[in-house]
Amino acid sequence: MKTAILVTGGAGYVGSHACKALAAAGYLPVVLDNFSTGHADFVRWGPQVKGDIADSALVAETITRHGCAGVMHFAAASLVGESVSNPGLYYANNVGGTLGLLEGMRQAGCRSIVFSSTCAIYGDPGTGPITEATAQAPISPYGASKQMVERVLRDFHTAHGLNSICLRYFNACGASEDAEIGEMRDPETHLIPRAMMSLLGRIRDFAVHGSDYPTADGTAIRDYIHVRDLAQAHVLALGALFGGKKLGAYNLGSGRGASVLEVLNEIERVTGRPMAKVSGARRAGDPPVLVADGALARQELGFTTRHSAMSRIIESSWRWHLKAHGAAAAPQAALAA
Ligand SMILES: O=c1ccn([C@@H]2O[C@H](COP(=O)(O)OP(=O)(O)O[C@H]3O[C@H](CO)[C@H](O)[C@H](O)[C@H]3O)[C@@H](O)[C@H]2O)c(=O)[nH]1
Repeated sequence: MKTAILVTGGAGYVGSHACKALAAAGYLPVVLDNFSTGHADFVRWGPQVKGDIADSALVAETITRHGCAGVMHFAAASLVGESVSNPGLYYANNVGGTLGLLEGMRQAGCRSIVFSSTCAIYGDPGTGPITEATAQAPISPYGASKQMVERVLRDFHTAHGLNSICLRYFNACGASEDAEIGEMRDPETHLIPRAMMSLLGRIRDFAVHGSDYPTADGTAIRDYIHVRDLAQAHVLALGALFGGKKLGAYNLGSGRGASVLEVLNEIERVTGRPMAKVSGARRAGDPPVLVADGALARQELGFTTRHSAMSRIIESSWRWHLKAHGAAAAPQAALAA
């Protein structure tokens, strides 16, 4: 019989890719999702339960019914800008909701969790590669909420013997090779999907957020990691917990920075379509440079990126967007008129 794993937020972007990777590794992913932002048709590799992570009784019952040996926890509100305007939502969902989940795990006797954390816990740490020891100073309620959960997990380890690994993602992007699942949000705020939606005539207001950063071309630099690599890191982290690891926190990035203009140039090359690179104002809360030092995940989890070359990210993402939006697309030129 396959080992069942509870996947909160398994109907979302990273969560659904983790389910696909879990299934490929021989596990049975059991999705718990309230479908506030997730998609029912992204749940393809195991059963789904509709409900909230804050509902400890439901969590305990689901873990017990399916015999879940561990948890991957993705369910969260995850937009930096929205967290600044609506912090209560972020602390309630991300911190309060997680407390409900952990209580349910305790009731059911489940002791292993892989937590979806973020590089936003570091705030604006300067231009060098970010290690796990880099000082944490989140500048958004989103980052602060994730940092708080990391602290909660350490305290639950001390008090209750709960074992956890926190995975601090840099910029998740790309889609499954078969274009089965990919990025689909409403509203969409992320660079690559917005650029592609603009090419497909789905949005009219695409702009480069800031061209006056202290970088070589003036645009912000990020570390883009393919969602398939992220998903694989979760499977490795789960295996480490099952192998006896008790606590850990790892940066997950490609270790390479790309500026907004470099990403847009690659999109033009892959799609063969010119982008209108309109310059806009900086977006509040965006630091100039965020690039991971991935050495610790490599040493301790055996994690290396295999799909995170920018060309592969853009190719897979474009296939997904053509499938998701292409048929209904209006030519960009018509919209510009
Ligand atoms: O239409 C757009 C959208 C984005 N950008 C720029 O592109 C870069 C990447 O932006 P994304 O929105 O794609 O990603 P973020 O770096 O803002 O977000 C990522 O990093 C955050 C922490 O900083 C959180 O972890 C978040 O969940 C994660 O997606 C930024 O410089 C942004 O300003 C544009 O120029 N135009």
